Amino acid sequence: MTIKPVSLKPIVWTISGADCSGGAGISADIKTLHSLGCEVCHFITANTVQNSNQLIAVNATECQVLQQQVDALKTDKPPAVIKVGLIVTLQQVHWLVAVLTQLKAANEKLVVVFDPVGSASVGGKFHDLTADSLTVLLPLIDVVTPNMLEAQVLANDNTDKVDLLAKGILKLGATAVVIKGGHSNQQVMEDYCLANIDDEQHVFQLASEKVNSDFSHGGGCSFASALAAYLANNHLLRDALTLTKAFINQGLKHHQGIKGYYGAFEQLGKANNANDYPQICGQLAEHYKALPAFKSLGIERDGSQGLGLYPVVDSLEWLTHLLPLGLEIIQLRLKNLEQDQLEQQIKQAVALCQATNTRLFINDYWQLAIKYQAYGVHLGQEDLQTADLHAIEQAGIRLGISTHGCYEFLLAQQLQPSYLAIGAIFPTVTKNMTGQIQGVDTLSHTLKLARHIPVVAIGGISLTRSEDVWATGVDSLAVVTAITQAEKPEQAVKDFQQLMSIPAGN
Ligand SMILES: Cc1ncc(COP(=O)(O)OP(=O)(O)O)c(N)n1
Ligand SMILES: Cc1nc(C(=O)O)sc1CCOP(=O)(O)O
Ligand SMILES: [Mg+2]
Repeated sequence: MTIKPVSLKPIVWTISGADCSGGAGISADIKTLHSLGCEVCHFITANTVQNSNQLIAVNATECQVLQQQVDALKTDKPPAVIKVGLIVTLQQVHWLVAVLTQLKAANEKLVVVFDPVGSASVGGKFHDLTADSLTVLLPLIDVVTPNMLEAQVLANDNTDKVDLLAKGILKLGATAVVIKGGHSNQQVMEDYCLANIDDEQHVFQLASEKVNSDFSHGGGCSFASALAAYLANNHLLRDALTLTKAFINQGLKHHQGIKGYYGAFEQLGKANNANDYPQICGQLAEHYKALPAFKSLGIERDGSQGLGLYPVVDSLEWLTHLLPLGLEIIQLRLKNLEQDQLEQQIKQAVALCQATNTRLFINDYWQLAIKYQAYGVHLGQEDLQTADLHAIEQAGIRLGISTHGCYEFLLAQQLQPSYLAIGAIFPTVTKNMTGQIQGVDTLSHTLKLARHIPVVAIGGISLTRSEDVWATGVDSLAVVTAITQAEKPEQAVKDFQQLMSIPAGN
C-alpha cells in the first residue's frame, strides 16, 4: 500500500458580506470551504445587521479597503477559485470587474463562481443595484448560481422556463449557469445547469426530494461555496454540481424536524451516503425511464466467486492467448476495421469464448453483439446517445457502461446495466482521457454511491498500481497495456489473478 503524501489545499477567495446572525455570507462560505478541504481568504463587502426576523442594515465596505486586501494577498495566497457573493454598491461592481480582469489576466485558469445575492432570506433587499449594473460582471464569471427569481431578474425575463432563462444568462457572457430549484414549492426540486464547454452547450439536470428544514440559513451561500470548493479540487462542473447537491441535502437533513429559531445550515463535509445524492434527469434518463434492469453477471460480491481480471484486447490472437488462463470475463475492443472483417472477428470471438465459458463483452458494436449473441456489449457515454438500449435488453445480452466521475456514474446506474466501469483511474497511453483522471480517492468515493451492480476500474492500471485500486473494493480491474505490452503477458495475467484472489482490504 502506498503512503499518501499530504497535499496543499487549493486556495479559494470569498468576496461577500458578513451576517452577524452567523448563518449566511462569509460564515457560511468559510465553514463550507474548510469542510471541503480548501484554504480560505475572505474579503467582506458589507457588514450587515440582521437576525432571524429581519435585515436591519447593510454597511458597505470601501473599495479602497478591499483593494488593500487584494494587494496583500494576490501574490501571497493567489486564488484557484473566487466565490463572489453579496456586492452592494455600483463602486463595488466596478472594482470587482477591475480585480477579476486583472486576476484572470495573471492566471487564465482562475475560476469565478458568482452567487447573485439580492434579497435576504429573512426579508429585505441588500442593495438597489439593477440587473443591468450586475450583468457587466457576467463575462468574467465561470459559473453563476441564481435561484429562479434571481435568474428571472438577471435574464430580464419573467418566464418560468429554466432552459430559456439559462440561455438568456449565457448570452450575457457567463460560461455556465446553475438555476437552483430550492425555492420551488414542488416536492421534487430540480437544479438546471447550462454550460459552454469547448464551444458546445451542455445541459446537466439534477432532481432531489425537497428537504424541509428550519436550519437552512446560508444554504444558498453554502451551495455556491461548495461548488467553488469542488471546482478548486479539480472536479468537472457536472461532478462538482452533483457533489454540491449531495452536500446541501446532507446538511439540510441533519436538523430536519428541529424547530426553535432560523438556524444556520450545517456544513458536514463531503457526502458519503448514497441517499443524499440526486437523481440525474434529462433526455437520456427520460428516454429510458421504463427500461427494465439488464441481466446480471451472476457473480457473488462476497469475494467467493468474483469477476477477477478483465482483459480488454483488440484481436482474436489475444483472445486465443488469454482464454486458456482461466478468465471469468474478457472484452474485444476492435477499432478501425472494415465491416466484413469486424463481423467475422466478432462471430469467431463469440465461438471462442463460448468454448471456454468466458463472458465476452463486445465494445461499441452493439448490433453485432446482438446478432451473434455475445454475452454482452460495453458502451461508453457517447455510444449511449446513439445505441438502442431497449434492443440490447430485449436481446437478453448484458450491458457494461463506462463512467467518468459521479454524475455519469449515477446516470449510468439509473439505467441498471450489468456492470459499471469507472475510469480513467490513472493517465493511460491507450486513450486520451485528459481531464477525466479519477485517482484512487475519487474511485473510493464513487464506489460509495454504488448500489448492487458490480463495478470495474479501468485506465492506467499496472501491476504495481493495482494493489491500491483493488483495495478500494472494486469487483474487477480492466486492463489493456498492462497485459498487451507486458514482456510476459501470461505471467502478467497470473500476477493480477494472484493479487485479486486476495479479497479487497485483506
Ligand atoms: C471495461 C471498460 N471500461 C471502459 C471502456 C471504455 O469504453 P468507451 O468509453 O466506449 O471507450 P472505447 O473503449 O470505445 O474507446 C471500455 N472499453 N471497457
Ligand atoms: C479504453 C479505456 N477506457 C477508459 C475509460 O476511462 O473509460 S481508460 C481506457 C484505457 C485502458 O487502457 P490501459 O489499461 O492501457 O490504461
Ligand atoms: Mg465505446
